[in-house]
Amino acid sequence: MRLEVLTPAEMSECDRRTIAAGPLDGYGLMLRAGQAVASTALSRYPGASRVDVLCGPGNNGGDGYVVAEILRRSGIEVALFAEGSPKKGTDAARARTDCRIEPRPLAEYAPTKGNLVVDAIFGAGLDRPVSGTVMRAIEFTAEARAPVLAVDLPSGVSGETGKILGTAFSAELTVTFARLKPGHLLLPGRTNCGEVIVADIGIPDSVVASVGPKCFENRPDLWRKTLPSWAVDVHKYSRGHVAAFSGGPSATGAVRLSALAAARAGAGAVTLLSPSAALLVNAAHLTSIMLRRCDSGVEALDFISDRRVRAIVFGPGLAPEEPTAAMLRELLGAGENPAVVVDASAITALALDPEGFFEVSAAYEGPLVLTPHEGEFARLFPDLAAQSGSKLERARLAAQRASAVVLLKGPDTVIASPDGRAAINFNGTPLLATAGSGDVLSGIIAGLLAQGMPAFEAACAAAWMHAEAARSLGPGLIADDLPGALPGVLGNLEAGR
Ligand SMILES: NC(=O)C1=CN([C@@H]2O[C@H](COP(=O)(O)OP(=O)(O)OC[C@H]3O[C@@H](n4cnc5c(N)ncnc54)[C@H](O)[C@@H]3O)[C@@H](O)[C@H]2O)[C@@H](O)CC1
Ligand SMILES: [K+]
Repeated sequence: MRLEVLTPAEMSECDRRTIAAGPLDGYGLMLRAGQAVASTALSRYPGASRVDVLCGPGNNGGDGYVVAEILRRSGIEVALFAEGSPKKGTDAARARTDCRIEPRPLAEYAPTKGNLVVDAIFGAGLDRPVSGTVMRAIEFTAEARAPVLAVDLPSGVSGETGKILGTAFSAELTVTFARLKPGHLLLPGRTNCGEVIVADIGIPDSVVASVGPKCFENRPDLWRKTLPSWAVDVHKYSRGHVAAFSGGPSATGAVRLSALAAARAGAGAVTLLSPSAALLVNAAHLTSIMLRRCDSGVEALDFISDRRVRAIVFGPGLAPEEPTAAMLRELLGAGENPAVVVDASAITALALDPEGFFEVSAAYEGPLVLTPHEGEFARLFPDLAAQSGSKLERARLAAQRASAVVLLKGPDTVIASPDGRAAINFNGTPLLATAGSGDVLSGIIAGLLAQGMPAFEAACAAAWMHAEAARSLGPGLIADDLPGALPGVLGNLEAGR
C-alpha cells in the first residue's frame, strides 16, 4: 500500500522528476489525470446525462478541459465554464485548444438541478482565499445541492493544510493523483473532499521515494512489522511491565482505564502506583491489575528499577500542579530510561515551566510520548498553537521542541516524531468523543511500548487500534468498553500479518 502523503510542493517535484525521466511529458500527465477523473465520473454517475465542468486558469483547469472533451466524446451533454484563460504555451492552454467545447465565462454559470458539477477551478496551486465569481459559483452549487466531483482537491481547500481559504466546494467525490495530500486528511478540508480516490497517473513509486516524503497515512502497513510478536517462550515480564501513576482518592478512575488498556494491548504485567490515600479505593476496583503504595518519586523509582518496569503512564487523574511536573522531571532524570507516556493533567502541569521540561526531555534517553488534546497542546506550546500553519506542522514543531513523539489528538489525530516523520490518522470516529477515551489511548501506547515497540510506531498503532476498537463497538460505547474491544482488533491485525 502506498502510504506517503505528499505536500503540494512534493507532488509538483514528483511531476517534474517524472517528466524529466520521460517518456511522459507534462501534457501526458494531464491527459492521464483528466482520463482518471472522466472515467470516475462515468462509472460513479452513470445516470448523469448533463455535466457542468468548471475550469480555472492553471493546470487544474487543464485537467478540467481534458475531462470535458472525454465526456463530450462519450455522448454526454457538457457545459463548460472558465474563470480566466490558461497562459499561452502551457499544458493547460493545449488542453483548452484540444477541447471542442467553447467555454463560457464562469460568471454565467448557474447550476441546473440534476447536473453533475466537475470542479477543476483550483487544485494544488490555490494560494489565496477564493473570492468574486469563484466564490459565487461555490455558493450557487451548494444552494442547488448539485453533486460535485472535485479534481485533485475541492477548490478552496488548501492541499497543504486542509484549511478552507475563503470558501470551498463540498464534494461528494474527489479524484486526486499519485498520493493523498495533507488537505485530504486534515480537517476541515477532509470533510469537503467527500470520498477520495487516488488515481495512478504514471508517477513511479521510485520517483515518490526519491522526493523523500516524511508524512504518511496511519494505516497498519505503516507499523505492522514492528508490532510485538509473542514468542512461544514468552512469560509475563518478557511481555513488559507497565506502571501507571494514580491520582488521589477522588481521581482514580482515569488511570485505571489506562492500566486496563495497557494490559489489553499486551503488556505482561501492569501495576498501579497509588498514593496511600487512594489505596483502598483502587484496591476495591482492581483484579488483574496489581497495586502498589507509592507516595514519592523515590518510591516510584525503586519500584521501576526493582521490577524492570518498561513503560509508564503518567498523567490521567494527576493534579495539574508543580509537584506533578517535579515528579516527572525526577523520573526522567534518574537514569532508568523506561518508556514514558505523558498525558492529561501532567501536560498541563508541565506548562507551568515548559522550558524546564524541554531541558530534561532533551537529555532523556528513553522513549517519550506526549498525548495532548488541542487545549493541553495550547498550554504547553502556546506560540505553536497560535501560528497559522497546519496541525501537521504544529505537531512536528512540538515534537522537535519536546524531543518526544507528539500525538496531537482530535478527529484528525496527527502523530509526529522528533526525527521529522509524521502520520495522519484517518479512522477516527466521533464515537471516541467520550470521557476517558484519552486515558485508554495512553494506556494502549504504554502497553505497546512495554513490549518493545518503537515510540513513533507505538503511538501510530495505538491511535489506529483505539479508533478501530470504537468502531467495532458502535454507538453507545463508553470508555470503559474500549479495553475489552482490543482483543478483537489485535486478533484482526494478527490475522493480517
Ligand atoms: N504536470 C503537473 O504539474 C500536473 C498537474 N496536475 C494538475 O495541476 C494542478 C496544479 O496546477 P497549478 O499549479 O497550475 O495550480 P492550479 O491550477 O491549482 O491554480 C493555479 C492558478 O490559480 C491562481 N489562483 C490560485 N489561488 C487563487 C485564488 N484564490 N483566486 C484566484 N486565482 C487563484 C494562480 O494564480 C494560478 O494562476 C493540480 O491540482 C492537478 O490538478 C495534473 O494535470 C497532473 C500533472
Ligand atoms: K479542484
